[in-house]
Amino acid sequence: MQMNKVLINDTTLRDGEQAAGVAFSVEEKIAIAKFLDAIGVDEIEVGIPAMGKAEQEAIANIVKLNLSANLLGWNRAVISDIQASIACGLQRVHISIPVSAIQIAAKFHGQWQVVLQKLHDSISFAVDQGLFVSIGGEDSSRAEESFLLDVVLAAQEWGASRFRFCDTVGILDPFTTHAKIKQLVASLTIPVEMHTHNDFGLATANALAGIKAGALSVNTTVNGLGERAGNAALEEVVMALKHLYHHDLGIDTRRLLEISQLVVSASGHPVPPWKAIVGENTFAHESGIHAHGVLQNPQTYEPFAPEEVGRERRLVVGKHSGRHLLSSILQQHDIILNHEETQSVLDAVRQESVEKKRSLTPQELLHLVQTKQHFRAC
Ligand SMILES: CC(=O)SCCNC(=O)CCNC(=O)[C@H](O)C(C)(C)COP(=O)(O)OP(=O)(O)OC[C@H]1O[C@@H](n2cnc3c(N)ncnc32)[C@H](O)[C@@H]1OP(=O)(O)O
Ligand SMILES: O=C(O)CCC(=O)C(=O)O
Repeated sequence: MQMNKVLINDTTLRDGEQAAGVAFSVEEKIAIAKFLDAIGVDEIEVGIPAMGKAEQEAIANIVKLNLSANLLGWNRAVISDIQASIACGLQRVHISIPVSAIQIAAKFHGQWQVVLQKLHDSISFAVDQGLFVSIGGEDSSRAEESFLLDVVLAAQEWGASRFRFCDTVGILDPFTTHAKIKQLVASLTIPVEMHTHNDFGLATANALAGIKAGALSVNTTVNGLGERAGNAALEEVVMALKHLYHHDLGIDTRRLLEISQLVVSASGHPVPPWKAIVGENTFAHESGIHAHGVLQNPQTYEPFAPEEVGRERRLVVGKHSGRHLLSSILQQHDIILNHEETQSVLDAVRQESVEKKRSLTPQELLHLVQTKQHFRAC
């Protein structure tokens, strides 16, 4: 199936920063925006102008950079929020409104007419100001489907240019996502955007399911940073679209590791070694059978080449390693062992890895071989 061009609307600077304990400085926000733009991200949700002066200063400074990416400010359905976005120089606003019964009950005493009125007034105000208006259905995944459709059709009628479907608490699976988005896309003339959360580890899968069902843009965050368990990760969505759906978004993927590290440093939150695409272990091979395969042909245990995302392959010796890897590493140091010696070193590697609770550095391995040879000589 031919896929329409999908746009990335990255929200590291908005939902990413909403991760508990994360607070970017103005300089960090600017650096992240510049980097996202430099690697070819289409649109950046730069923040929430209603938050106050510092946020407005950061956003206004990003606007002044004249980046190629479109810039979007996040707003409640509140006119003063939109005025704050305008004051920052933004020409695109996102207006969010809760659409599920549970949210409307908690925030608007169940008065859905009030919700619709606020949405109407804020869209009309923004459209009158000549702004591009995206609207977001907060908690769309738990909304009653016919109510959700009524709200979005009304928003479309009032001048909204895009609808963001939010799986706010991450409760969808890819099959349900596909069904819901397919129906929505068929009922609307404006494009649908995916916003997925990772509470059950399905954010990227659900984003892809939405795209497959016809959504034309997707919210991502670098490293999947975001509220609670986070959002669909930029690096995962981009690489999955490229390799699983053969849909190249034109993003410079060789810099994905660099931007991941920038966000690690700005957020103060490291990614685990096994983090898809950018984690330290994504191209590290220790196990005997894997390393043997990789030494013959890296594609045996790698879905794509590490250089494609700015990483390098690592072969490390540890508890699970086998003879082929060990011999290959030692050969690089002009050490050739016979079968019996290799097995004896392997046994020692296993023991030392368990004691150290990690793989061994090349120096530790060489030291271990030297010690063994010394004992043999004695
Ligand atoms: C799912 C999401 O990620 S939504 C985005 C969440 N992000 C954030 O909350 C981060 C930024 N937020 C903020 O800085 C502040 O919450 C502000 C500036 C927006 C508002 O601050 P405060 O005035 O102190 O209000 P507070 O945050 O306690 O409560 C939220 C208010 O917004 C209202 N509200 C919530 N969502 C919406 C909405 N989409 N449209 C209109 N009003 C809304 C609530 O009903 C509540 O109104 P009330 O003060 O009249 O009772
Ligand atoms: O943009 C919106 O409408 C809400 C976005 C959001 O962060 C969410 O619903 O999780």
